[in-house]
Amino acid sequence: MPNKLLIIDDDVDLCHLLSRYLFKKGYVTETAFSGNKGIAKYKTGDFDAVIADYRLGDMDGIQLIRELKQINSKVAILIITGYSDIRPAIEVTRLGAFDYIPKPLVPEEVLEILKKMLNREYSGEQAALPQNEAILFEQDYYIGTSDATADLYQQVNVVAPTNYSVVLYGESGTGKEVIARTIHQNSKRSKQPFVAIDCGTLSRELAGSELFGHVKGAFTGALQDKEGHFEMANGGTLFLDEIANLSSDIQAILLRIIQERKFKRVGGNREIGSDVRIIVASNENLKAACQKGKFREDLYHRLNEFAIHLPALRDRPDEIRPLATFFLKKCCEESEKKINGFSEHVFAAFQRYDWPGNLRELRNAVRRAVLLTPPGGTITEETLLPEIITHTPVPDNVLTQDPAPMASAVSPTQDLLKDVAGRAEYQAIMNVLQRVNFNKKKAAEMLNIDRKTLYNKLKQFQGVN
Ligand SMILES: Nc1ncnc2c1ncn2[C@@H]1O[C@H](COP(=O)(O)OP(=O)(O)OP(=O)(O)O)[C@@H](O)[C@H]1O
Repeated sequence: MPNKLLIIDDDVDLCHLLSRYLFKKGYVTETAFSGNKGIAKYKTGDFDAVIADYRLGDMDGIQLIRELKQINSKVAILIITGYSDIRPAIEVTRLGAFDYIPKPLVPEEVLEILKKMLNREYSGEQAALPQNEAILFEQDYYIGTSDATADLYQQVNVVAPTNYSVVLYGESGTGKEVIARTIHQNSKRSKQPFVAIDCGTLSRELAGSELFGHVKGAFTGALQDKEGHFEMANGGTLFLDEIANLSSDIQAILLRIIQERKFKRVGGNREIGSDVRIIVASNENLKAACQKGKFREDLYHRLNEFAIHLPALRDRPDEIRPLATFFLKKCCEESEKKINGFSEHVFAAFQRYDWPGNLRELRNAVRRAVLLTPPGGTITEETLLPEIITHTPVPDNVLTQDPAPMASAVSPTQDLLKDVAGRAEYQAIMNVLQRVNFNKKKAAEMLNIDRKTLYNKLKQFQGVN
């Protein structure tokens, strides 16, 4: 049976183009041109996945994900974003979107991510790794050599063999789930399941049933008994991502389970024993959440037997290059394509950029660059998103600078204007280049400039940044 997809985009042309492309690739597609129409359609059809634009006329991607999750907590969603929406897009992966794809769209990229999403039988949470996948585990992730990483893995090695609960702190995409899996793999529980659930995507009504299961008839729609994540993880490790999002009643049940090592399914009377190691992650400080009354202090102390802070990618700049090379190798294997490596300009841009989406964003940037680079070629700046190329780091001294000399200096303002104009020009050139698949001759024709001018402008821009 072909997979059935719902494409939601208020850009009718793009919706049709994508629909036709995916239809040719063997999918059944339906389209909707607004968020509300998409939601209505989703209710009536049995869709395997949704591809939606982040900006819809009547709502944004965050609202769309929330509403689709209310209908089906396991909905598989891929979000398309404009480049200025990358930061909110990073947010949507935390809310439960499988991934985001930046515009301009590269159809092969959509197809590749879509296949991954469907192959994984995406279920709104990460299922336990199959046993044979566990053997590949070591090669699947990069273990760095910087001081920050050495320190991180030293902590992992210390805590993994124990039964301690662990709190992982770190920005989105820093690898909290990867570290949770690593702890599990290196514990006595490694042959038992690792079950991950993102508490940020659980609706208030369904959280209890998802975590603890329910019995038939417990509430409207509970048509049969259902196992919750605690039962699935029995004997193994349960990873609760974005723990601070759990409501106070669920926090109270969680505390009781940790204390008594047993629980009941929603609506059930039978007590079920629970032998689960709990690892949680949060990108807000749980102690501060306790002080704000958002998180139970007694639960915090139970969970906080060991805390690990994952550094942001921008704080370990010496690992950007080896990580990019690691992702390049992985992407080439996946797409069965040979690429020679990165140009030094690309590494320089990677080094300047601040990577708000951390490792996930770097992996996505490399994957896109691989798709846009011809086989046997070298990855150049033209394959990067403008945001990465144009990013100008804020100098450390800006905030501490004396305001008087700042105000009286003329050149910073002039430079800024020059930069804005330069960026707009560069953006226009990039858009055309992408449209013509980086054929510079055609791009120059479309821009009505000669080829030499185009080369000079690209070079000049590289110099400015
Ligand atoms: N050490 C690593 N080597 C290679 N890839 C990694 C590593 N750590 C993380 N990644 C990749 O980065 C992406 C984000 O990782 P992960 O989901 O663990 O981050 P996270 O901090 O849990 O993110 P979020 O807070 O958004 O849930 C994943 O695609 C993962 O495969």
